[in-house]
Amino acid sequence: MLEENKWTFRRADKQFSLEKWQKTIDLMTDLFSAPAGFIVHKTDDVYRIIVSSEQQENPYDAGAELSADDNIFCKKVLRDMAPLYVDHASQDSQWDDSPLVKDGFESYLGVPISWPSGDPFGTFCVMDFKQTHYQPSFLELIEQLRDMVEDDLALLDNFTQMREIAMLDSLTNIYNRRAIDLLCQHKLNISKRLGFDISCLFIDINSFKPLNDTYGHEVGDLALICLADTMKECLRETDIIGRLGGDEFIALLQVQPGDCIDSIADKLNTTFQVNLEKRGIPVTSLSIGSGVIAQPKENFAELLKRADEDMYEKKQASKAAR
Ligand SMILES: Nc1nc2c(ncn2[C@@H]2O[C@H](COP(=O)(O)OP(=O)(O)OP(=O)(O)O)[C@@H](O)[C@H]2O)c(=O)[nH]1
Repeated sequence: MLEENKWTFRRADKQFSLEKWQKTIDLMTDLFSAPAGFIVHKTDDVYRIIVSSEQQENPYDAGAELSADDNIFCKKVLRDMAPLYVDHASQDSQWDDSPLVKDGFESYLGVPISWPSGDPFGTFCVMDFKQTHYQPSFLELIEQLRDMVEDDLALLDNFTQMREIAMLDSLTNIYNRRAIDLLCQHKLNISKRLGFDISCLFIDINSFKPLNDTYGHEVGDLALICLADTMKECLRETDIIGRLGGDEFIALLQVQPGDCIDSIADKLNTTFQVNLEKRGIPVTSLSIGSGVIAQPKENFAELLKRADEDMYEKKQASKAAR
């Protein structure tokens, strides 16, 4: 049985299929004539079964969790990062308080699964309600199957890294234009469904060209990085922040009751100037335009255009005032 809901690996990634892992576990339990086999993922405080073999006698479904405080076989495998074979657990006093032994399991053969970095991912294991007498070749077999799972993890790791690289602006490490278009439209769709308000801030650095021309491109780059960091500092994790290109940035805010967009914009502007000064970069200000999603049918491109126009008006007004 697969754990479809909570598991962080989404089959939408297409590169990776939990069904393949399910087939591997089912095949392994068949070959071992065992009633239960698992792929277990270790998180901070629990051991979570992410794939569980499909025999009726198997008491644990995918999604079941065992506490990291419990005396369980997988914990020892990951502590030693070595295979473990327990052929007759009730004859070995170290497992007396194990909840698995209390559930009737007598035999365990498991191997550690690692991420490509070498960090522990979890375990690949087969369990039986009776004493077993596995040949050494059984361990070899389970290690071979584990290697297939590790190959998938390496693929997934590469894919995740590549996707992140493709979505991030290489200078500021916030979302790039392509990611912004995708993520913001998605957020608008969700906001319509869940009924929360969205506001878009269009942010442009004032007098950026003179800053570049006077102090050099590297100083300009530092100012861009400083703005990205300021946005991360001032906005919420649920907000989407990105760089559209040049000195133009955007934030898509999930508006909460009591939020005042003008105060958020003022805070961004003030904090940016303070941060520039702290970093020894010549101080300049921001022009920030905004748009609040008005009609349910409006799409992200239209919202962005309104925020851009508002920013342009504010910039012209501030230039006229100087
Ligand atoms: N340092 C640096 N400069 C960049 C980058 N991308 C674009 N620019 C420069 O950013 C400047 C943006 O020009 P403008 O928007 O006209 O600059 P501005 O002086 O802020 O004009 P106003 O918005 O009217 O205040 C141009 O000089 C670009 O060459 C970058 O990645 N790094």
